[in-house]
Amino acid sequence: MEYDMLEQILEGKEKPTNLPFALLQKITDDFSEEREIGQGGFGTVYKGVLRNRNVAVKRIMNNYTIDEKLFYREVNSLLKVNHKNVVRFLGFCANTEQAAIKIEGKKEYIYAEIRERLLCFEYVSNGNLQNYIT
Ligand SMILES: Nc1ncnc2c1ncn2[C@@H]1O[C@H](COP(=O)(O)OP(=O)(O)OP(=O)(O)O)[C@@H](O)[C@H]1O
Repeated sequence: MEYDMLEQILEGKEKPTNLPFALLQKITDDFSEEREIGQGGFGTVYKGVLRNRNVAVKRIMNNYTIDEKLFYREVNSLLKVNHKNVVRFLGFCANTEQAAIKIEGKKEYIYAEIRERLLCFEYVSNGNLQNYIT
């Protein structure tokens, strides 16, 4: 079952790692509005639903200004952090696809790069989040 890898990380049996884009897409119901739990400076946070637990999926705003160096620097420091007061980092996803786009009246296709950069954390409900910061 594809949820297994994320559940194993949540249970602490596996270390945070790169996660398949398809998995994050599936557990957030394709990043649906109903699953939105917040907006941050760098993107939108969605609730990801596993079999009996939830996770938070942060989708970095999708445009060409995504700073690759900054993203990997953040992933790097998140991978190193392991502190009980910090919301646990579960994994990341860096997915780049080429989309072929047909332009009216032109013979050739043009190719657009679609970059997805995501971070996954353990889900903290509002009540708990309050406890973390007070
Ligand atoms: N792990 C989580 N569990 C549950 N909700 C979360 C979690 N992380 C973020 N959220 C929700 O999403 C909102 C935005 O979070 P996010 O970290 O993106 O924003 P931020 O605190 O403004 O930070 P930044 O400026 O770095 O983007 C939060 O206010 C919270 O409601």
